[in-house]
Amino acid sequence: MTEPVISINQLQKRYGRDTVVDIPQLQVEEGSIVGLIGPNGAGKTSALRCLLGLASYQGEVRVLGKDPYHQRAELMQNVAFIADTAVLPAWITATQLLDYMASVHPNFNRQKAERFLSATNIKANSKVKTLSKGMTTQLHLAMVIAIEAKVLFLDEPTLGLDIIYRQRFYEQLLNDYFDESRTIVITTHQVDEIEHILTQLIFINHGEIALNASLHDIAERFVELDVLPEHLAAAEALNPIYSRTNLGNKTLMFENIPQQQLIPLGVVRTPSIANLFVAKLDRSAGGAA
Ligand SMILES: Nc1ncnc2c1ncn2[C@@H]1O[C@H](COP(=O)(O)OP(=O)(O)OP(=O)(O)O)[C@@H](O)[C@H]1O
Repeated sequence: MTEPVISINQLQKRYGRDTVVDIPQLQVEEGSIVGLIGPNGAGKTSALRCLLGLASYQGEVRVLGKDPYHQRAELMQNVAFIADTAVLPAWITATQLLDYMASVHPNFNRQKAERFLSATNIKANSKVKTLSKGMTTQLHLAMVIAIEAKVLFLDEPTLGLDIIYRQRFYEQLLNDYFDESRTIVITTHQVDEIEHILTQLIFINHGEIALNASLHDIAERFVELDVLPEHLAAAEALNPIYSRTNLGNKTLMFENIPQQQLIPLGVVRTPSIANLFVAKLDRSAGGAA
């Protein structure tokens, strides 16, 4: 088996007395699309900053076999990053930015960036200061996606973008960027948008991992049941991890209960990531069924 693209051993990130990231073990394999999902302040950006070598930390982190903090320059030849607070110089035009990227980044694919930009309203001579917030994000995304990086970190990449562009962004990400030799890590609050592209899901809460599973394992492990009223008592006896009521109907979520056992009790399905998130995180806050 090849070495993991990302490997974490006893990672801790502290600000003063607060430990904002505490991850004993984590591995991400090549070819994964990972969703790093958590509530506000959970530690997602802090964890990404450690992986990118932008922040100091305790413990051992390897990205593409390199120590991000001490080998950052080397690592950045194969890693690209979109920050949620991305800023570009106000005076620069799209063409100047393309020229700049082509001159400084050995793995920059200018044609790819131009193709990406041609699907937007950004003109070659548009200055950043004349672009809307969403257009500025589009410009930034075009530059980053066109870097032929092995690992791409996206921190809330579609913040401020309209619905059509958000969908197009993920489509382009899959078609123009992703292949099995690449790895993507995405943080977002818009989980429904990335659900269909993820291969691995990580929930983070208070800096700790609340769930880390492949999408395949999630489908095996978790089941949601719209329970028939006459079977409610039987279903509740199976210890659901979460329950919610919708227009008087109860939906229960189970972990490690075979679907076959639940089918006679109502309608079963694999939970959405959003519902799983609420179930797992509400549960850790004491709100379980
Ligand atoms: N530079 C800093 N100094 C002190 N505390 C910080 C610093 N950066 C982040 N924190 C704290 O670390 C915790 C995690 O913040 P982080 O930005 O990593 O969360 P997040 O999961 O990315 O949140 P969001 O979804 O709101 O962007 C928060 O409690 C935050 O206040």
